[in-house]
Amino acid sequence: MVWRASPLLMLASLALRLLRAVLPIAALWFGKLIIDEVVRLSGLEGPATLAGWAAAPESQRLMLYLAAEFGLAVLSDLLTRSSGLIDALLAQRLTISTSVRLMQHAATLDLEDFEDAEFQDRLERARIQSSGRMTLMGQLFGQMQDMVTVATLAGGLLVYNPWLIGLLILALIPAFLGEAHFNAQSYTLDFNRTPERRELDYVRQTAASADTAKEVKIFGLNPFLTDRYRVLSESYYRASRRIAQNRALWGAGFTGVGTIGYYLAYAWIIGSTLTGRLSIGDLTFLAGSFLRLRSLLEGLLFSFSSTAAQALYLDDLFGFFEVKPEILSPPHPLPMPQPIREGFRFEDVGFRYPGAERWAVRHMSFTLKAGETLALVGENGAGKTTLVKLLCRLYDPDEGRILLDGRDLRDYDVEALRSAMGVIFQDFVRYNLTAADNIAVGRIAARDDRARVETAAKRSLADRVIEGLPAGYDQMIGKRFRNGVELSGGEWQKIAIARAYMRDAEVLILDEPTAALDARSEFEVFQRFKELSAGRSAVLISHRFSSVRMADRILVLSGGAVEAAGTHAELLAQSGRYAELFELQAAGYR
Ligand SMILES: Nc1ncnc2c1ncn2[C@@H]1O[C@H](COP(=O)(O)OP(=O)(O)OP(=O)(O)O)[C@@H](O)[C@H]1O
Repeated sequence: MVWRASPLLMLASLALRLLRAVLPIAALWFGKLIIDEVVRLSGLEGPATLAGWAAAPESQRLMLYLAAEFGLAVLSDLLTRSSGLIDALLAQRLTISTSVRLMQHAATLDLEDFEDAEFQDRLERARIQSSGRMTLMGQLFGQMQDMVTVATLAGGLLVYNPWLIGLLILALIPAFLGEAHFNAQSYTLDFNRTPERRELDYVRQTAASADTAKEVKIFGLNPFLTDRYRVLSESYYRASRRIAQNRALWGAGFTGVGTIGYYLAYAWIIGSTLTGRLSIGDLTFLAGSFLRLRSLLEGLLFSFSSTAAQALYLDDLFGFFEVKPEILSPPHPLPMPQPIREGFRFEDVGFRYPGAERWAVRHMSFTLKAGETLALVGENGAGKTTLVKLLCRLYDPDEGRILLDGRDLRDYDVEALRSAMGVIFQDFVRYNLTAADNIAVGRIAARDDRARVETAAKRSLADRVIEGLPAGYDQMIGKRFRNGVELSGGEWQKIAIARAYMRDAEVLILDEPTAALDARSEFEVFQRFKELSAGRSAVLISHRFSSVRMADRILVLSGGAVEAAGTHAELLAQSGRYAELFELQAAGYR
């Protein structure tokens, strides 16, 4: 992943770290040489002044050592800064490339996936992973650098006494195992608590966001939400506190063992210097490299276990990338018929939402003929929206089949099928974009075609809304960004309906995006819809019979099946549910 993000930066980072890795031993070695040289020189009968010493030929070697150590110090500073800079850039590139990959992968997945709570948990963990855990890369590279330093320092120690290293490692193993154990515990806690964490985020957002502020204020919901947040977060806090306390307690014990090992070795070094086996320079070199080794190894062992913990989290990211969509195009898809000749046919179609016991649609059979305008009516939950989703292959039926011009919908290319549909759902998205872009999303490739956007706006009556905006088509709408202007519910709907006209759709579908339109607007919108869909298939869903009656044919849905079908007049004559619902509504106006 790092390589894919930026090969050049990655190589630069590794090269710099390799250089940094060998600097400590070089600095220590020159330190030792300087001290031994000073000890040697101070035993000589030399000049009495500093200037004399500086000019004396005996001290030339010392000068050289000093210059080398100074050079090393400057180099080390430069390397640290440039490698910090490169790592920061690389981490940013990695965050960008992972986030892009995450977005691209999410786009391939099924709607069904997004509605699944477990999937949302995983998505949440993957999302955190893509932005918050990029330290992992720095850690891994740091570990490589430290390992090289350890190898060089250990090489130095080995020359003096191999036992010293064994002592050091033995002292650190318990600490390492302890860390690994507590990291695994933290991960398990985080993993198991993902649903709660999502709920926490949800509650916090509901209590403090522009979308909910109105209702939260009116209903006085803040104390309820705050309490809920407190209760949920309290139990998470208690669980993570227990782990943190245990970690601190055991960690202190293990560090004590490490310190004992260190001082045993230190005592040996001092003893050997006193008995003359080691020089004073050796003493500083060994004590320095020992101290350094100890902190390096300690750091390394801890970072190994925390890398392992991070890798556990990374698993979620890769797990997310492994989720595969089920609604796919066949290997050799049929070309989309242009124009559609016969139309769509539902044959005994049954569909159950994932995890649901009840069938949302069952034994549904009907035809949507080419060029026909079909209205769907039925009470709430009758299955109207589900039918539309099945038509666009947002879901595949569990039973029966849907045919387009006599061939199963699954034989066509999904993308081609969807791009032939102009659907506006009742819960269409209110994009915080300009008015023009809010319409252009219907066919984003034609975003720069202002004439097309304006024509679409005229057709849906959105042009009148846009005329009233301070910056017209370039007006930012929605309240999220500066200079944004909020629209009324009906005004938003007119803008959304224009999206359907942006497409060269074979099938136009309005799934009740007109509920907030005033009576005159809805009438006009539907009348235009009918005119503009002439020669194309169209489906409209509305609870207003004044609009529904404009359709060529009406399907009455009930309990996920087609109960009756016919023209407005035919259905009234049957005196069934349609006539009953129509009468109910008509009575309200009398
Ligand atoms: N995403 C979903 N997951 C699970 N069940 C769902 C989902 N969407 C709808 N349902 C269920 O499927 C049934 C049919 O819903 P559908 O949205 O098709 O009804 P509708 O006729 O469009 O209703 P309305 O007039 O209220 O828009 C309902 O009982 C509903 O509870």
